[in-house]
Amino acid sequence: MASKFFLRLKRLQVQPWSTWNRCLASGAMDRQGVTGVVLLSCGSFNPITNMHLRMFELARDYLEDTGKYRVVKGIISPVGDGYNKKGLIESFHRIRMARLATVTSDWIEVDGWESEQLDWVETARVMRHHCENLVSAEPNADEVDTVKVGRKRKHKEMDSRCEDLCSKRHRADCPRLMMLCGADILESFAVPGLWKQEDLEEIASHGLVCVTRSGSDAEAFIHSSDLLWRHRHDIHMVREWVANDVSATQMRRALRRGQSVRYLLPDAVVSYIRENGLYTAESEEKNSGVVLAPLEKHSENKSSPAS
Ligand SMILES: Nc1ncnc2c1ncn2[C@@H]1O[C@H](COP(=O)(O)OP(=O)(O)OP(=O)(O)O)[C@@H](O)[C@H]1O
Ligand SMILES: NC(=O)c1ccc[n+]([C@@H]2O[C@H](COP(=O)(O)O)[C@@H](O)[C@H]2O)c1
Ligand SMILES: [Zn+2]
Repeated sequence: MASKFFLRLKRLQVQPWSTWNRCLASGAMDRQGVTGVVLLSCGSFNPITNMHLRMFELARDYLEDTGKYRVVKGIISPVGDGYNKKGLIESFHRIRMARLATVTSDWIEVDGWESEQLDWVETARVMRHHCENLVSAEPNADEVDTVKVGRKRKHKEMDSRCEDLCSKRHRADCPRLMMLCGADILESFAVPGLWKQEDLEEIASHGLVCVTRSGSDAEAFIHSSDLLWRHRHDIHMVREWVANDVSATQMRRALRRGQSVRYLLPDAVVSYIRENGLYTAESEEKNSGVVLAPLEKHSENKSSPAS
């Protein structure tokens, strides 16, 4: 039974004693009203910047300071090449840079599942995948009663919404998965054809942690959106007091102009970019004129954006 548990941890590349101890602790602390949380951030990470890493630290400090949450893990999920965003270099390189950037973190990891899929995957589906991983990696999974096993099997069989399973039934003994993003992503919810209404409902019901970003007014946006307003208690706004407007777009611009990006990206990432000759005028033209995958995929879907 114990070996099965460790095999499962190994498959998930989870560190048993660092991460799961925190997770188990959060389970124990649940009786005191503390919920374990796993933060998932989806994006291009083209390339990963110090601000992406800061976003995780800010979110953990914020959530834990409430006294209600214990953040047990952070997951970076770089988008697949099929996203078709202009200037998006191969996920092989983006994943390797993200792994180099997180070597020094004992709680943030990089997950390649999303980028390994043949086509671009909706963020709600990525959340569902990680939610399933969390449920099946429960430390006491072998000891659950048959009702729970039945529920789990049902969940495995259905390719449908999982907010019930993850945010209600399992909250006591399974960490809660929350999406971590910058305010610009929240605002993108209103772009026609970009997000499906039901996906936004699903993401918001998991819980969202949103870090402020200059140029975006997330609070005003939540106020203006009926959908987000309904979920306002599950949306955590994290104020970044040390303003840091680093963006990957600015990094790519500086790199193709031969300017230094040192201290804005982790040193190991700067070296990797230099060694592999990444981010050139040519790579920035990649996918030029190609429609972004979600717009393409949802073009015939008439569902309205967050309103
Ligand atoms: N400076 C920042 N402040 C707050 N959030 C950020 C910041 N930079 C990136 N993020 C967030 O990190 C996640 C991944 O973002 P992404 O990979 O698109 O980086 P980016 O810097 O916005 O890149 P690009 O300029 O290519 O769009 C998103 O949720 C984004 O909002
Ligand atoms: N409908 C959707 O699920 C949807 C739409 C647009 C972007 N996204 C995701 O948001 C992230 C945005 O990243 P960028 O800001 O780098 O474009 C990506 O991970 C992308 O897959 C999801
Ligand atoms: Zn972005």
